[in-house]
Amino acid sequence: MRIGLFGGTFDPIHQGHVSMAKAFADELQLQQVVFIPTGESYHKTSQPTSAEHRLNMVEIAIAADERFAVSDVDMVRKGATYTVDTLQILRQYFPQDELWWLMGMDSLLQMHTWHRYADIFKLTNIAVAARNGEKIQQVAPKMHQLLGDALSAPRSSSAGQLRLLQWQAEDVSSTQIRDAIGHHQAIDAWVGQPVQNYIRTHGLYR
Ligand SMILES: Nc1ncnc2c1ncn2[C@@H]1O[C@H](COP(=O)(O)OP(=O)(O)OP(=O)(O)O)[C@@H](O)[C@H]1O
Ligand SMILES: O=C(O)c1ccc[n+]([C@@H]2O[C@H](COP(=O)([O-])O)[C@@H](O)[C@H]2O)c1
Repeated sequence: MRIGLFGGTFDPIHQGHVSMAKAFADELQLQQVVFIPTGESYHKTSQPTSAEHRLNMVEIAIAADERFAVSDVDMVRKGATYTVDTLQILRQYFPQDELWWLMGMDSLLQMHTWHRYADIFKLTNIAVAARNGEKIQQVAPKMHQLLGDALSAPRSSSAGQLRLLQWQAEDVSSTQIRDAIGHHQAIDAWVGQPVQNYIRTHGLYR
């Protein structure tokens, strides 16, 4: 199987996440995309909304696409949830499968700060979507060799490849949405009605 793994804070999930996942699923012909809301975001300065609310919003937002699913693998672990550990756990369930960790270009440009980042390439392929005009050339020098090797890795291997998604970046972020809600502004352009209803019912981001 070809499986996409999409880790994120999703605070809240927005149109940029969903359309990016669809574009990855189409281009890479993924049979499934598993959204993985973060547990303890050790790298964030402020802690996000409870993982339970974030997972519920993901579930609501992805309901229409039968390729999409959500996992609590990063929510049920205690302490900092490093992606390398997440992948090691998931590999036990998908030992031979072609795994694709999905991310925006802003994440790739920060990846040199991730725990055991080089080992991540041994566990999964990585697919990157454009965001905010950031370019792969801006990646940290210590990543150059690793990314060069991954870009030229043989297609169709279960791990070790890097692909850049051809798509029109969507200019939206969760920060923008939280700010808009805080200022009583409309978020219709970025968040569907069912997730908006959830946010309203639970009084989030006020
Ligand atoms: N509009 C977008 N275009 C491309 N990638 C995106 C977009 N929004 C989020 N991503 C990617 O999705 C993943 C999860 O993002 P995250 O849940 O942190 O959303 P965010 O909008 O960046 O949130 P925040 O504004 O709170 O930082 C990251 O890899 C990020 O790069
Ligand atoms: O493993 C790490 O050190 C690491 C550092 C920063 C981010 N990540 C992962 O990257 C994904 C996107 O994170 P974020 O903060 O952009 O929503 C999410 O799955 C995080 O767990 C992972």
